[in-house]
Amino acid sequence: MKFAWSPAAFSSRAHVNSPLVASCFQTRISYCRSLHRYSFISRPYSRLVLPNKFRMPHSQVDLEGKSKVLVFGAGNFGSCLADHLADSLHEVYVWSRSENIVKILNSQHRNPEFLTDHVFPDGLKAVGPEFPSAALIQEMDVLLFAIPTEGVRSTLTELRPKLNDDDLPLMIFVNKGVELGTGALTLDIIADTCGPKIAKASTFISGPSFAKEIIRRQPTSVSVSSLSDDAAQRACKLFHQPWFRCYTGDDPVGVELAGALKNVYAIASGIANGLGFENNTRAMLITRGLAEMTRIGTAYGASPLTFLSLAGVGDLFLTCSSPTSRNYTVGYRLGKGEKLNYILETLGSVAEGVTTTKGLKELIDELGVTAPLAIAVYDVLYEETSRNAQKSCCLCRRFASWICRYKGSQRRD
Ligand SMILES: NC(=O)c1ccc[n+]([C@@H]2O[C@H](COP(=O)([O-])OP(=O)(O)OC[C@H]3O[C@@H](n4cnc5c(N)ncnc54)[C@H](O)[C@@H]3O)[C@@H](O)[C@H]2O)c1
Ligand SMILES: O=P(O)(O)OC[C@H](O)CO
Repeated sequence: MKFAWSPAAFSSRAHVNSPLVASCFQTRISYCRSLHRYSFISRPYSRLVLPNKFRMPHSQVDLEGKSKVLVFGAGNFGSCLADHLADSLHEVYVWSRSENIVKILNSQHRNPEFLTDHVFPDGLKAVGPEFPSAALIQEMDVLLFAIPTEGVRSTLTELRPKLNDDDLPLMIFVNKGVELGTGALTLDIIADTCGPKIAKASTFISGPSFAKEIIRRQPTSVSVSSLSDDAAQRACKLFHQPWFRCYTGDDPVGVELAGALKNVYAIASGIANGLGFENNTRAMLITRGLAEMTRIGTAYGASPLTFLSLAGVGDLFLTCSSPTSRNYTVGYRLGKGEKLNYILETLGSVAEGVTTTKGLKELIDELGVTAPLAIAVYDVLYEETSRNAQKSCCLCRRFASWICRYKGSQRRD
């Protein structure tokens, strides 16, 4: 039977996620229910009927479900998601700290620094460079944070007094990192700055999703996770489009860890490729990286199944295999002998894996888990660099010899 994917068909199917009854992941029963949830993940994309020029005709948009959204961050991902939501006729504002970005986005519908070839929808409005006012914030149904993890604490601290506690917006986070210095996940940062009630209803979106491809309406799927099932469903509905599918879950810690950790293994994969290793080595790094991520995640209290989801193996595979990834690119350039500081100065965009590797090292020590790949990346980025800042190629060669001596295959998965 031929199945034409229409928005209606999607909305009746993509939201049929059965809720997990158990609150966290202690019992086998809850794992089995999760498995049931993943059973519909294999829908055939080959049958996807993409609208002309990958844009959805506005007449097909459900105007009743229209939301007011404020996106924090007009970098690659913030701009891309603002575009996606504005194109779905939500009322979208995007905050940038750059006066020039605000000016050009509003006057020419272009972002002069990120995704520069793209023309943004007329309805998208940029605000800034001052922090958005309490009046604007309190008008919003949704606040979407697309800023690097290092900026989340300061942004939320500034935001908190501007929120109306009697009418809180849905808060969605898409950053993929661990905070430097504290090793905190974003869920912890939210709890610290906004309190546990807001943290519990916060929602995390993660998965294989290059901004450059979403903006061209390439079929993309992500994990959407929250401790509040209602919040996850709302976020899912907000983002859902025929080319952008959302799979809800209730393991935000696992989703966050997966998103942050895959960046570290992407750096490893890039280093290996920059050194001249090819496909076998990359497959080894992806597979052993997945085992390592899962070990760290479960020691932290996350569900192992989350690491088999889009946010886990999906994003790991994407980021470890493509030069579009900034983290992979950092690794690749290190492997080619460039210095880390120079790479970061010239990358033009954030590679969260670099700071996450440092936070992760603290976490690994604290949890006492075996994570040789992550430690090797840490050594390349920090230990050896500080000892021998001039010769990053030496330390990469040591990484290479380490890969060759890697004892992963002698361990149990
Ligand atoms: N680019 C992607 O394809 C992609 C996909 C999925 C997730 N992400 C994640 O989204 C987050 C943002 O990534 P990006 O690609 O947009 O990065 P980017 O470097 O392109 O843009 C970052 C934006 O955040 C702003 N910013 C930086 N520090 C800030 C601070 N302290 N306070 C407020 N704003 C600050 C910058 O001005 C910029 O507008 C990262 O955590 C990244 O891992 C990115
Ligand atoms: O460019 P990267 O390495 O930050 O990866 C971007 C996204 O996380 C891919 O899903």
